Parts: sequence; structure tokens; C-alpha cells
Amino acid sequence: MSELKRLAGEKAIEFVEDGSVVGVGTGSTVAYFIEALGRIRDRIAGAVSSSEQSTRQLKSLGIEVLDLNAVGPLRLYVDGADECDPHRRLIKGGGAALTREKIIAQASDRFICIIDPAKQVPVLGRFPLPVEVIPMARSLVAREILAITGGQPVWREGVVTDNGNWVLDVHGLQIVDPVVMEERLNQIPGVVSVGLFARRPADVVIVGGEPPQVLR
Ligand SMILES: O=C[C@H](O)[C@H](O)[C@H](O)COP(=O)(O)O
Repeated sequence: MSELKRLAGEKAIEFVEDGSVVGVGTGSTVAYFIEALGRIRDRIAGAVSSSEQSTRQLKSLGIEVLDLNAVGPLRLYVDGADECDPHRRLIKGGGAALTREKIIAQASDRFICIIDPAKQVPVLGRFPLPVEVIPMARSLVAREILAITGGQPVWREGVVTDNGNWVLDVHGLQIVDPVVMEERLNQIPGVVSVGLFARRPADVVIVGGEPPQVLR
């Protein structure tokens, strides 16, 4: 599996433009992308990072980590996913980095998602949907999610996001219309962000393999 993730991560390097600031996601697949980015660090102007974890790896390879507010819109964002449907809509947040990931994806012209083939599904929802919540709203949000979706929210106890919030994982969903689901869950007071990337899906998906598959 990690070999397939590596193949996807290394293929994404072909999309990096010389002199650009690269948006960087989080997770085990992205770790291979960052490793490869380290090998071409003299060709890029730096990176915007979606997590403390990725920031540490970027810095350890000598890549400058920049503030999104200072660099403005990005040309490219590269990130992994927990699930990907045939329309390049995603579930993300298995590593609890969904909010910053969503911000950078939205701020980027092009979002390239790197996955291994096991992440491809016909319909999103087999992977429990992560929702980042303000801690005081945890029970309220859980009750609302149950009422709206029928899914079972489970508190990821002990996990605190980089933003100081908590995560609920919603089990048992069949997400027939991901855009509608994303919009409805976003409206619950106390929800910071929903791990559905449907309103802003990936532009390109790279599936690890020999050779990697590039889906547009
Ligand atoms: O919060 C974490 C992210 O959304 C990751 O991109 C996602 O969980 C996929 O991670 P991995 O590449 O480790 O499977």
C-alpha cells in the first residue's frame, strides 16, 4: 500500500511549477509528496502547510513554510484523501487536518488529490465522515447530525485539532448528494468544517500504480 502511495506522491511533482509556492496537505500519502518536493526545493519559492505535522516535515527538508495570508491565491494544492468518488469528490479528515486543508484547497487554482486505489469508491460514506466542532458544541452537533442524516456521530476522544477543536466521525452514511450534505452539515452552529470536499472537489486525482493513473 505504501508503495502505491509513494507512486502517487511522486507523480504529483510533475505538476509543480518552477518558482511557485505549493499548497501542501497532510497524511501518509502527502508525506511521499513532501519527500519528493524536498529533492526539488531549489526550484520552488516555498510551501503553505495544512498541519503542524506537514510543517515539521517541510522544514526538516529545508523548505520554507509561508503564511497563506502573505502569499495570496496559490497555483497548486496537493493532498491525499480517505475516499474519492468518480466525480473527484472526497472525504477527508482522517488525520484531523480537514479545516486547514479545506482553506488551502479553496485558495488554490488547482487541487491535485493523491490516493492509492483502495480509496476509490462508487458512493462516499463507507469511511466515517469527520466533522470538526467547537468543543462546547459537541453534543449539540452530534444530536443535530443524527437528526439530519441518521448517521451515528462518534467523538474521536483525545484528539485535539491544530485549531484547538474536537472531531466527530459520522458512521453509517450513504452520501447520495455530497454537495447537499456538505451544505446542510456546515449550517449547524458549532461546526467548524465538514470533511466532505464536494463543493470544491479535486481537479485532478492521481491513483498510485505502475504507472500512476491521472484522472481529470
Ligand atoms: O486529515 C487528514 C487528511 O485529510 C488526509 O489527507 C487523509 O486522511 C488521507 O491520509 P492518508 O494519505 O494517510 O491516507
